[in-house]
Amino acid sequence: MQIPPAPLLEVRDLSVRLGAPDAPALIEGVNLSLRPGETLGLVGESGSGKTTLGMALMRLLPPLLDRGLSGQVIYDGRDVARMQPAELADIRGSEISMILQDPMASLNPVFSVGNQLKEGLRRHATAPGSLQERAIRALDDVRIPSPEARLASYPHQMSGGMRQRVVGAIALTRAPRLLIADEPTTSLDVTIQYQFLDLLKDLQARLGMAMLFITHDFGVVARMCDRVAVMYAGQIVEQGPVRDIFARPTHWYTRALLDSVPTVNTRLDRLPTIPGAPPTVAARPEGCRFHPRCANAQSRCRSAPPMQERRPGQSARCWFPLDSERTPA
Ligand SMILES: Nc1ncnc2c1ncn2[C@@H]1O[C@H](COP(=O)(O)OP(=O)(O)OP(=O)(O)O)[C@@H](O)[C@H]1O
Repeated sequence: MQIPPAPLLEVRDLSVRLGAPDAPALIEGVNLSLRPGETLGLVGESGSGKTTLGMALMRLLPPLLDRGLSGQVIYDGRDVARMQPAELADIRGSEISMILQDPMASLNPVFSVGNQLKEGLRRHATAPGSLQERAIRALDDVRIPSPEARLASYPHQMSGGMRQRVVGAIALTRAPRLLIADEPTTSLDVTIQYQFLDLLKDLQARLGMAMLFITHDFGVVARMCDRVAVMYAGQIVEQGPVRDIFARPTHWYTRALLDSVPTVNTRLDRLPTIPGAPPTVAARPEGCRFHPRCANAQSRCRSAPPMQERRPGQSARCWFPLDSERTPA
C-alpha cells in the first residue's frame, strides 16, 4: 500500500474572534488538513466564515481580527499563526498565493499587465530567460492570446476573464505550493468560469500545488475538489471525500444544501430551500448552530455536538446523523 504524503497544511482548533478572548467568534474550532497536490473545497452559505478562514491562513485579516486569532496553522512544519511579519512576507511571496473573487482587487489599475507581472517575476522566479521572455511565457501559461502584445495592456482594457487569468499568472510566478482561491470565478460568465477552472486544474497538475477552493457552488466542488468541508455559522459541520459527501451526506445541513442545488432533472418549482437564514455572528444559538433550521432538531441539539467520524475519512458535527444514500431530486 502506498503511504500518502505528509500534509502540507494542518489547521488545528483555529478560531478568529472580534478582539478579546470572550468576544464573538467569526470562525471557531476549525480543523483541516491538505496534502500536496490535493484540492479541498470549502462550501457554505454567505456569512459562514469561508473568506475569514482563507484570510486567516495567510494572516491577511484586519489587525483587530488578526489579534483575535488562536489555534495553529502548521504549514510545512511551521506555525503561520505565530510568525513575525518578515517570515510572513517571505511565505506569502514564495509559498502561499491567493486568488480573490474580484480580479481588480488584486491588480493595480495604474500599471500595465507587463509591469505587474515582471514585478512578481523579479522578486521570485529562478526560471531561465529574460524578464520579458518569462512574462510572455507566464501569460502564455494561462492561455492569454497574443501574450507579447498584451503585456502593454492595462487591467481596464481587458475582459473580466482575461483579468482573472492575469491574476492567476501573477499568483503562479511564485510557483506556490499552496493556492487559496476564494470564489475566483463568481464574477465571470458561465462559459468563462469553466475555462478558468479547467485552466487552474491543469496548472495544479503541472505544478503539483495544493489548493483550498472557497465556493458556494457544489458544481464547482464536483469539478475541482477531492475533499470538501462544509461550513455553517463559523464552524466546519461536515467534511469528507467529495464522492461520499455527495452520495451520503450525514449532516442535515449538508443534505439540505445539496437538495437545494438544481440538477437537469429538477423541476424548479419542486426545489426545496432551507427555511430561515443563517444567524449573525452575535446571535449564534447555543448547541448545534443549525438546530433552529434543522428538519430533525430534538432537545439534545441544544447542546453542542462534537465532530465525530461517521465513515472512513468523513466526519460530522451532529447528534442524529443521516445514514442513507441521497437520491438527488
Ligand atoms: N472585519 C469584520 N468585523 C466584523 N465582522 C466581520 C468582519 N469581517 C467579516 N465579518 C463577519 O464575519 C462573518 C463571516 O464572514 P465571511 O466573509 O468570512 O463569510 P463568507 O462565508 O466568506 O461569506 P461570503 O460567501 O458572502 O463571502 C459574517 O457574518 C461577517 O459579517
